[in-house]
Amino acid sequence: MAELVFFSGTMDCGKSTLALQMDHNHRARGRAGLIFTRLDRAGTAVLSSRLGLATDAVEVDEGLDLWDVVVTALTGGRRVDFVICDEAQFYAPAQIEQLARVVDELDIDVFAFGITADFRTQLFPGSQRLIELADRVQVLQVEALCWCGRRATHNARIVDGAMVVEGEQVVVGDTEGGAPGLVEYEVLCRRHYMRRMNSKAAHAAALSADVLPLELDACALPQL
Ligand SMILES: Nc1ncnc2c1ncn2[C@@H]1O[C@H](COP(=O)(O)OP(=O)(O)O)[C@@H](O)[C@H]1O
Ligand SMILES: Cc1cn([C@H]2C[C@H](O)[C@@H](COP(=O)(O)O)O2)c(=O)[nH]c1=O
Repeated sequence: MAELVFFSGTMDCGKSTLALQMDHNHRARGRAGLIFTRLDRAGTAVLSSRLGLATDAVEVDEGLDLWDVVVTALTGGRRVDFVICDEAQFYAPAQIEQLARVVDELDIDVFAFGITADFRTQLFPGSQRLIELADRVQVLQVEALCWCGRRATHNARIVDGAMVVEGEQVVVGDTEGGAPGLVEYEVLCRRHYMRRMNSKAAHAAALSADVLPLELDACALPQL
C-alpha cells in the first residue's frame, strides 16, 4: 500500500541528498517518478544537495495543484510510481492535502523532505500539515551537530554573526557564507538555541573568559 512519508530534520542534515538517492535507487529499478521542489537555494525548478548533486524538478509555485500535475502526467501516458517533494516546508497546507490524495486515490508513494520548524521554533504550515497527515514521520539518521558537539535540533537565523528571533518566516539561505547584512543559518542544540549562543557568540565568550584571569592577576598584583 502506498504511503505518505515525511523525512524531516534540521537544515544541513542530508534531506536533499536522501531525496536524490531515493530517486536514483527507484529509477535504477525501472520505476518512474515525479520530482517537486520549492525555493531551492540553487534556483528555480532544481533539487540540489550540498554534496554537489542536483536534478531537474517541478517548481511548486503558489497555487499549483499537485494532484492535477500527477493526474495530467498519468493521463498523458507517463508512468508515475513515486513522487518526491523537497523543501516541503514551503508548500501550502492545501498542497500537502493534494499529496495525501495522490497516495490514497492513486496508490502512489509520496516521499516529502523538509525542515519542521523555522528560526523561531514555529512549525512551517506545510510541515505542520505533513505531521498531521503523514503515514510516517522519519527523522534522518545523519545528525547535524551543534558547535558544542551535541545533536543539532534547531535552526537559528544569523545576521551579521548574531542570532535573530524576529523577521519573515521564509528567507532562502545557507548554513554558511552569508554576506554582511544577509541572512545565514546555523544549526544548534536546544540548550544553545535557548541561550541564543551561536558559534560566533560562543567564540567571543570563550575569548573574554581567557582574558579574565589576566585582569584578575593584574588586580591582585599590588596586594602581593
Ligand atoms: N564536503 C563534504 N563531504 C562529505 N559530506 C558532506 C560534505 N559537504 C556536505 N556534506 C554532507 O551533506 C549534508 C548536507 O546535505 P543536504 O542534502 O544539502 O542537506 P539538507 O537538504 O538536509 O539541508 C551534510 O550534513 C553532510 O553530511
Ligand atoms: C530555518 C529557516 C530556514 N529557511 C530556509 C533556508 C533554506 O533556504 C531552507 C532550508 O533548506 P535546507 O535544504 O533544509 O538547508 O529554508 C527559511 O526560509 N526560514 C527559516 O526560518
